Amino acid sequence: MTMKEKYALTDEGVRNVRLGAAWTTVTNLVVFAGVGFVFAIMSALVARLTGGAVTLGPWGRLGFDPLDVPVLGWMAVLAVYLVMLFVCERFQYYYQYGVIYKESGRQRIALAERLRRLPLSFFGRRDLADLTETLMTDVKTTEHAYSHVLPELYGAYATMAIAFACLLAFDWRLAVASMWSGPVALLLLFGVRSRLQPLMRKTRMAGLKTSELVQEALECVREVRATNQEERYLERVYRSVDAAERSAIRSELACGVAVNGAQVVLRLGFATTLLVGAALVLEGTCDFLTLFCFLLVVSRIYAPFDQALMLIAELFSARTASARMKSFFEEPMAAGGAAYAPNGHDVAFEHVGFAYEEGGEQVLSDVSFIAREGEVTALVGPSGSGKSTCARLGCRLWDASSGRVTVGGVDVSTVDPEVLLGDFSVVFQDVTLFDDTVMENIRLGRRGATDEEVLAAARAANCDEFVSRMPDGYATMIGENGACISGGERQRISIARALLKDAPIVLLDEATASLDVENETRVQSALSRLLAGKTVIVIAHRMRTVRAADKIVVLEGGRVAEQGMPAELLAANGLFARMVRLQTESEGWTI
Ligand SMILES: Nc1ncnc2c1ncn2[C@@H]1O[C@H](COP(=O)(O)OP(=O)(O)OP(=O)(O)O)[C@@H](O)[C@H]1O
Repeated sequence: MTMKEKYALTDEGVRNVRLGAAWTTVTNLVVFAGVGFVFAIMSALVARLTGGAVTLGPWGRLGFDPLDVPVLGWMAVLAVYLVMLFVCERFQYYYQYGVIYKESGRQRIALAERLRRLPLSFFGRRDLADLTETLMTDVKTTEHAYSHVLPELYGAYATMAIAFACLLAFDWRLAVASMWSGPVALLLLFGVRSRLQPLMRKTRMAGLKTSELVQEALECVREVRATNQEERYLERVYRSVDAAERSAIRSELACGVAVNGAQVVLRLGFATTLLVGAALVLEGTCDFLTLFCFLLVVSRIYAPFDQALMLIAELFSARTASARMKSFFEEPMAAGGAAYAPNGHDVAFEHVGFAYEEGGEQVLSDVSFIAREGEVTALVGPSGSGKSTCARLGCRLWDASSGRVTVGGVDVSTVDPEVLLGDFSVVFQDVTLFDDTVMENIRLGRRGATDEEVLAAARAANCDEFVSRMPDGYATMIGENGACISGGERQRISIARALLKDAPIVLLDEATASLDVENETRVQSALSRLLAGKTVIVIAHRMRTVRAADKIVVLEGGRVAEQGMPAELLAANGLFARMVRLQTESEGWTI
């Protein structure tokens, strides 16, 4: 697998990790060069103090006595060395830490862009907490791995290889005695990886489950309190936290044992250098200063590797995170081209079948009807009969499993969902509001609309009445998902958005359900302005709302039970007539 695939990096990210590793290697080598200076002075000193009994070691072979260099000369060398070290560390820092935030920024944007284009079926399968964790925690985990682990690790590999080659030139026996432990420590760690990764994945999933539970508790706090379920809910959260803690301890212990084991093996290299070196010195085949040089280098060379070993465990867990991120990119996107030239805006369902999950329960079967331009088509039927599902397929929030949905004769599955949605104004049952001002929440209907246009739409949707009671009018922040706004007010904001968009096809899902009678009348008049001349599909339970429709499609169990004009259906005395009768009776009820 390439680095790009393994760590879900972009091309630029791979380039930066490589540069980071290169500068880490150069910095490590410059640091070793410092050890070389110490060795040079020390060896010359020992040679002088022992009256030449101990030779100059490798320097001697080069015929160079470092103590012959004047102090000022050494000071100059030191100054140049410090400048070199500074420059190397600056580049290492830049490529290791500086550019990485751009990479994780790019990743977050790529993920968000992907999410935007994924079909809604994907969101049905993935939990919200799970998606948030990937966008936030997984990106952060990989960000840390890219900055702190990858360049360090690859830099350590390269440094060890270069150092080994240099040491081989000095004395191959001591080189082998000192460097064997690096690859063995690595092999050990990678050998246990297949055991560590499942533990890490389990810990990740346990943590995720806890976040899901906490998020659910926060989202459902009203229901939990209303049903007196706090203790039961907390009990579940505690159990989940305990399980996550146990899993984390197990995984940390396993990692700790593996990493410390590898570090101990790495340090054995120092002992073998000393033992082999002592034997060679006593045997007379190696001089003392060469051994001293090896011991100095070995004491330094393990430092970056030691650090890398500690971080490898993090790399293993980053692989889990990058695999989760990669899974986003492997999801098939909602296909479709930008070319879209419908002939009018009739919305036609042709033998449409649909299930929310592949192989799952069939929610719609052989549904065929046409919602004509300039007419109001009402979808009615018992709860769960598939009315909202039809509306979702109409604007391609989901794709039909069989049959096809067309707009103006164009199969919607061939059109880019964003382009298609440009032709739809949608007012859903559950209105989503953003933590922004009322004005901006309405402007969502049409980006770029002027304040005057927004205000006109708001007035037409009867928003003025409640907005004028707000402290800053249309500039009032409405809190997360409009926490301080009532159901009816939310719907009016949603209708204002639809009015502002003024698209040729309008989908109204229970649009006036949360309104009192007075407001409903006002909103209905606003709606009639919105609906004039458009293709309108209304979903409503209340027969009063649909009495004025041009056509009624009655769904039952995901099939079209009957369709036609209201008067025809009443005369046919079928399901629609029964629903009308039942509602008329219930309207007469008193408590
Ligand atoms: N996102 C979803 N994932 C899986 N099943 C779903 C989903 N949304 C709806 N369903 C199922 O599809 C069926 C039809 O639901 P739909 O919301 O279309 O019915 P409806 O007629 O609009 O109901 P209501 O009048 O109660 O809103 C139901 O059995 C419902 O449980």
